[in-house]
Amino acid sequence: MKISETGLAGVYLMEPAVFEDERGWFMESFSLRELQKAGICDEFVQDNHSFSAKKGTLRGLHFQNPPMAQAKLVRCTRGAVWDVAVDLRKGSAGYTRWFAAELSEKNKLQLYLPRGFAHGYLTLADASEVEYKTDQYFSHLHDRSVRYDDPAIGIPWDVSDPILSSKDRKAPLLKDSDAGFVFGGDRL
Ligand SMILES: Cc1cn([C@H]2C[C@H](O)[C@@H](COP(=O)(O)OP(=O)(O)O[C@H]3O[C@@H](C)C(=O)[C@@H](O)[C@H]3O)O2)c(=O)[nH]c1=O
Repeated sequence: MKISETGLAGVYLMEPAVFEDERGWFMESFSLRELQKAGICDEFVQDNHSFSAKKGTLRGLHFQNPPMAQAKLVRCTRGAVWDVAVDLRKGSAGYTRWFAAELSEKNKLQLYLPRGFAHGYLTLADASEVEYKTDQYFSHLHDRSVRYDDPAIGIPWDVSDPILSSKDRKAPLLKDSDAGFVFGGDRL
């Protein structure tokens, strides 16, 4: 597993070693030991799996507020997505900055987002599936969205009229949200 820093501190891109032979291929999709070598010590407690039927489906930007914040380790197991992490930790040098990468069935890349980041993705193909680990359980009470097209964040999504959930269509701008992350504060 090759773990690379991104332009956003704390966000990592992972490239698993893929072993191909006449039968197909093999890879370690998760190794606690490899993550720990890179200083990622979260204890993942939940695996999520979502399917989007259509290209142009946009899920995000999502996070859970403290004390139920979540780190995520995301991969695309079918099709392709443009996956985005946004730093929402007030006081962070990277506040409102984002990093994006294409994750696909083909490239097998994974994106790691620590607590304090929002997450979203746009499907680049019909029938795309995303699987991700989280280090905190789902909490409806702490679940939040902010506008995917918030100009204060300025993500250049390559879509004009995305397919959105009703929750994401009604999401507030960051300035109107109660996002509660503070950089260097108590554990999120
Ligand atoms: C996220 C989640 C949702 N649900 C339920 C709530 C709801 O009824 C249904 C669909 O939820 P959503 O519409 O929020 O699903 P979705 O829009 O796919 O939400 C996800 O988006 C990506 C970008 C993330 O980063 C995730 O953390 C999560 O927020 O599933 C759970 O039971 N457990 C969970 O962990």
